[in-house]
Amino acid sequence: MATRIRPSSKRCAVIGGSGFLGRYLVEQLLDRGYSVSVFDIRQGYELPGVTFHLGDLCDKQALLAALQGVSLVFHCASPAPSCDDRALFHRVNVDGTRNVLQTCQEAGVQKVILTSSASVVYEGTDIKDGKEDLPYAKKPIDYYTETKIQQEKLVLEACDTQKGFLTVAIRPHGIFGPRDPQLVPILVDTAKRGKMKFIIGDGTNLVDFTFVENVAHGHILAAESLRPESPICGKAYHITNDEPVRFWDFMSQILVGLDYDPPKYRLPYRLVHVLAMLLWLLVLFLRPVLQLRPTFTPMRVALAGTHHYYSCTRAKEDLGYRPLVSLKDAITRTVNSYSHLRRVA
Ligand SMILES: NC(=O)C1=CN([C@@H]2O[C@H](COP(=O)(O)OP(=O)(O)OC[C@H]3O[C@@H](n4cnc5c(N)ncnc54)[C@H](OP(=O)(O)O)[C@@H]3O)[C@@H](O)[C@H]2O)C=CC1
Ligand SMILES: CC(C)CCC[C@@H](C)[C@H]1CC[C@H]2C3=C(CC[C@]12C)[C@@]1(C)CCC(=O)[C@@H](C)[C@@H]1CC3
Repeated sequence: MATRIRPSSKRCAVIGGSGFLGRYLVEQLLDRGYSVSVFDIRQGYELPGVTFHLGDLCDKQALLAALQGVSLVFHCASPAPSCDDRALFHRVNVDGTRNVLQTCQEAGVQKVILTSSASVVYEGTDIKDGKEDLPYAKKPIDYYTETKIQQEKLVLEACDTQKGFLTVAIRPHGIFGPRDPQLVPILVDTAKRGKMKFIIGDGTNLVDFTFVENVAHGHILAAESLRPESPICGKAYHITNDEPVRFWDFMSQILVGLDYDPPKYRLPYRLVHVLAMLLWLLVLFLRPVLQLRPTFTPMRVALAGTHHYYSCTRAKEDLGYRPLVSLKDAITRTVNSYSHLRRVA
């Protein structure tokens, strides 16, 4: 049997560390003097001081090898929300997370920080200044959210102060920033296809968009506050920019910053939502003969036309969290980093 290496408090692993958020976490951890291993299905980059272990988080042996000597684990791996593959979400986010927890316990890991999502309480209707004690969504908006709920429950229920196995969940919302493969590229692509002309609703719905460096910072504060006697054990924390913004103003600022026209024609929310539902029913009806994946879905309409912003008071009080980068600076830095996506005249 292999001998277990004694965990050191400054040795950590980032599962999903090749991804968008994961890489920012790795960079901030290195700056704070941690030694970092990344476990991921792919190697996204090279950085001095980072060891990569490639494998699937559902594979116990591969994960066990990567966790030797590690006392702290950040788990931020997930299939992309857009992939729409129920079986994959369940395998990775639910069964895979169960494997992460068991393997961490076997390897002697003491702390696990999960990247959950604020969407675990969102059902497609308004959430204003939502606190962490809102109930989990009974009707999650998609498979991604359904499995993020199960994942978060597994991780928080595994917290056991007697055994010295401590867990906490961070719930970010609308992560954005340089190197994001989703938000800005999807938005620009939608604008290029001429589909960003309409504002759904009256354009006043507020939403949280959170700069990726603030999200990484929140994770590290949680890790450093997590001790057997601390009140944060087994709890969830919203991490946002603490500056809810009008959804359509945020989208317009990014678009205008990259020389695209902002959406300007208003459509009534209820009408658009009903149309999206009808289209969705048609897609379901045709599914046996025709596989369609429309851009225009009830879930997207809800995201674009409802309030969904969250209180991060609990993170401020328990973790001492404050956003490091303001929304204004975050948008400027993000827009500047995507000069390659700028509209060509
Ligand atoms: N982006 C956002 O706005 C929000 C994200 N979150 C959560 O934050 C976390 C990080 O998101 P983000 O950085 O955007 O996502 P990314 O897709 O950029 O990063 C996730 C990483 O995990 C990897 N991965 C996927 N499946 C496995 C697996 N089975 N085993 C090992 N590695 C795997 C991915 O590889 P590959 O790319 O090849 O799939 C990728 O490198 C996720 O848990 C997400 O649910 C929460 C709220 C908002
Ligand atoms: C998936 C990512 C983490 C975040 C993607 C963010 C945005 C790019 C999307 C969020 C809501 C989306 C949306 C549309 C485009 C892409 C988003 C802005 C539409 C405007 C596309 C055209 C339609 O049919 C509308 C109903 C969509 C409304 C929501």
